[in-house]
Amino acid sequence: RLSKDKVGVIGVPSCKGQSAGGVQHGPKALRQAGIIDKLTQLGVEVYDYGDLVFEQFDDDTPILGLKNPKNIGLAAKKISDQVSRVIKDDQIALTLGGDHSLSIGTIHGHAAAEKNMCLVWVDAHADINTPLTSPSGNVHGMALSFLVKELKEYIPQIPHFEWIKPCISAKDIAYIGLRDLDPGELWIVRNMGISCFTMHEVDRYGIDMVLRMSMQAINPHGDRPIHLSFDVDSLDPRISAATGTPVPGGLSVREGIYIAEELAATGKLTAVDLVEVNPLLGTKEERDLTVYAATEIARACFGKKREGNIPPGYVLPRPDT
Ligand SMILES: N[C@@H](CSCCS(N)(=O)=O)C(=O)O
Ligand SMILES: [Mn+2]
Ligand SMILES: [Mn+2]
Ligand SMILES: [Mn+2]
Repeated sequence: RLSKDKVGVIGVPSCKGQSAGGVQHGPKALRQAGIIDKLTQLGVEVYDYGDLVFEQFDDDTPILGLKNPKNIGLAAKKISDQVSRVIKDDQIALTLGGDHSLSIGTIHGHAAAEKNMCLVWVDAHADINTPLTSPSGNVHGMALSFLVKELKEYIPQIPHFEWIKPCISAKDIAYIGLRDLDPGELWIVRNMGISCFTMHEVDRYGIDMVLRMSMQAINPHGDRPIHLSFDVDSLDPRISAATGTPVPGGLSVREGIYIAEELAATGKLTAVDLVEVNPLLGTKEERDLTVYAATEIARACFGKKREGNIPPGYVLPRPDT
């Protein structure tokens, strides 16, 4: 069956959560690859909200090493409000990034609209450094630390971040595809009880079992709205090289699509982030392949199946008698 979903597409040209120029052009690259039409062709009712516009603040000195606190803190608030509005309008929120710091806003906004939501974070990285454990000060590697309730006592006061209310518990998160964690992140994952399926587990159990264990852990009764935060650097750099922090040994495009197909099949997918596409990195071929993989993941999230799709009302034609 084709999708009857309503999807609200939000472009978030964010880049200040990391240092490689170009990731702010991710939304444009995905649009130019026809992501909107590809969803419409699936029977999805697409509402395109365009790209959010962020006021640029140059007076933005690092706090405790955390870079661009004002720009990111204010942007995240706009993102949170927009995602909340889209979900309250009964649309699935598809956010096109932009760097992964945008997920501070998307998850905060999702939780404001659906307090019982759970999170599948597909990434080479855990993105859960606190400002005190981050080796880089890049907020795209800290996004989750501001949102996880159990981390509240480990997070220092950051100007422009005061509005962020921790809104998800460690037990409501499942990681898939991790293969590059910092010590502080591993300590948090291990000691706070976050379900974590690294590439080691993907190799050991296979992607289907990893998904089943993830759902068993965070959505055992299949009744919780699901947030999928998909960082394209979760995929192997051979198919997703146009991204800021590539790490060898990643998910195949088949495994990425399988995750999306299975989450789509739950009927509970309520928010999707598609982040870290940087069209200025890599060769033209690498960029085109990265964008293609990202759009295929998006199509699978909204009903595209590898077995094919039958349009509503389809009747097998008979010869004229
Ligand atoms: N763990 C490192 C790299 S984080 C990579 C962030 S992302 N969003 O996965 O590209 C750090 O904190 O700087
Ligand atoms: Mn990553
Ligand atoms: Mn990430
Ligand atoms: Mn990255």
